[in-house]
Amino acid sequence: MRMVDYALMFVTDDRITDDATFLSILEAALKGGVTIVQLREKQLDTAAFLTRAKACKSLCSLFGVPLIINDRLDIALAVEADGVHLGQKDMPVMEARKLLGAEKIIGLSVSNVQQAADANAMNIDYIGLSPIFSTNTKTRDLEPPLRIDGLKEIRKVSNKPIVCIGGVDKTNTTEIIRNGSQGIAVISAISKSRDPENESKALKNIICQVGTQR
Ligand SMILES: Cc1ncc(COP(=O)(O)OP(=O)(O)O)c(N)n1
Ligand SMILES: Cc1ncsc1CCOP(=O)(O)O
Ligand SMILES: [Mg+2]
Repeated sequence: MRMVDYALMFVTDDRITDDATFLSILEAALKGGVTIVQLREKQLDTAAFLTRAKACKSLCSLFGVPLIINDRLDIALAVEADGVHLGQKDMPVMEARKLLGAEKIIGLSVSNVQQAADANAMNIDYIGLSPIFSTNTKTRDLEPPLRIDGLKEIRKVSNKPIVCIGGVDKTNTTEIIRNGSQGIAVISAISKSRDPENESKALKNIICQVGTQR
């Protein structure tokens, strides 16, 4: 298993259809210090998804930042991405691990304590705690927010790094990291910001500050 810095995951915004805008936001996030990128496309056909994935892979490689692909193991394999993020109803972890090999990153969404406990025995690299707070970005297949109390419960049972997603921004990052999450995953906080580079820097600073206090 490889060492990965999960502190600040930028999850790309599939609402941004213009490629130039999409890539300029990704570049700004990388300049701002995001530590891992997840390409998440829920609307694109396979050919367009692959084209975006190739562009993301080139840009992330320039910055030495790992790229993982949401849902689509075939796209991850095709572009030699660093791994995948899987939901509870996506390809089972065992099959994904067989296809990806031991060195690739596999993240799994968990939305309750039982799923987090079940994930302990799985060959995964991190769990995505989903959602931590309410969000307008994902509207389908979303469980009620776990909030900080849910994070505390899951931290107690889980032996995996935790990455919290859903409504995460500068106002709630400190309490998430203080309560045992290794990192945060954000869409809107960066992609909707007027200045995605500075927003990424600001989020990273908050995470690093809490880290030094722990
Ligand atoms: C880090 C992280 N955690 C959770 C999710 C949600 O994944 P999933 O439940 O499969 O939902 P979709 O993102 O596929 O709509 C995530 N993407 N990233
Ligand atoms: C993909 C995903 N999975 C759980 S919440 C969410 C959306 C996160 O978006 P935002 O950071 O804008 O709340
Ligand atoms: Mg999914």
